[in-house]
Amino acid sequence: MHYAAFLQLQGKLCVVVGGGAVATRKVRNLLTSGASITVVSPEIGPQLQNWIADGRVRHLTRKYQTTDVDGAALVFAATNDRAVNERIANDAEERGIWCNVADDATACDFIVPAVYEQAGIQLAISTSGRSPALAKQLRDALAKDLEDGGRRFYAALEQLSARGGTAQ
Ligand SMILES: C[C@@]1(CC(=O)O)c2cc3[nH]c(cc4nc(cc5[nH]c(cc(n2)[C@H]1CCC(=O)O)[C@@](C)(CC(=O)O)[C@@H]5CCC(=O)O)C(CC(=O)O)=C4CCC(=O)O)c(CCC(=O)O)c3CC(=O)O
Ligand SMILES: NC(=O)C1=CN([C@@H]2O[C@H](COP(=O)(O)OP(=O)(O)OC[C@H]3O[C@@H](n4cnc5c(N)ncnc54)[C@H](O)[C@@H]3O)[C@@H](O)[C@H]2O)C=CC1
Repeated sequence: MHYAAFLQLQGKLCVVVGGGAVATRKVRNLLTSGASITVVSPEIGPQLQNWIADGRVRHLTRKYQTTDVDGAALVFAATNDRAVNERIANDAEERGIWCNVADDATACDFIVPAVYEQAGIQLAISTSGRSPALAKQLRDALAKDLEDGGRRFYAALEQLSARGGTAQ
């Protein structure tokens, strides 16, 4: 099993290589962490373009170069080119930097779980890379349970106060 932890990334450099759907999802998860985010990709999707225009993400409009990982706390290899992703992972390893490799679970130093956040509480689900789609389904099911449970909790509170009781 992987070791579960939550990372403090405030002000730390996170380099995401690639500009497609997967890179966009990794950047979305990073935005609320306060990390300093750099995307390296010749082409990027519309959502990434918005974040770059808003100054929330820095963009290097070109193919990956080895020096792009210098100084990074975390690296995400999320291109659609297997050889490039492998090279990024090797470059990161040589520098002692943790790398997430989108197309090779076994090459990841860390993996991204399926996350649900509500009111500053985070729920993170991982299958240790065995089935990301299952992690996503389980997160969605638990999120619904939590929301239903929350509604049940508030309904019970309302009933109690209507009866003049005290909620514990
Ligand atoms: C190891 C890991 C590394 C990492 O990316 O961190 C990884 C690896 C791979 N994913 C692949 C495929 C898909 N991944 C998703 C979705 C998500 N993948 C995520 C995490 C992880 N994916 C890490 C393990 C997490 C764990 O412990 O379970 C989630 C949870 C978090 C996130 O990415 O934010 C996010 C859902 C969250 C959300 O939606 O919020 C979907 C479904 C979809 O896109 O709707 C598909 C297509 C369906 C399928 O094939 O299952 C492939 C094959 C690629 C290929 O075919 O080439 C690999 C490579 C391999 O398995 O080797
Ligand atoms: N880990 C995960 O959650 C998932 C991983 N995948 C894998 O992730 C990879 C990426 O998927 P998508 O984002 O859907 O692909 P995509 O085809 O939408 O985007 C690929 C991006 O990589 C960029 N790119 C290509 N070569 C590059 C280089 N040398 N330097 C910098 N950028 C480069 C392209 O400009 C493009 O923006 C695929 O290989 C797929 O196998 C797919 C689904 C989920």
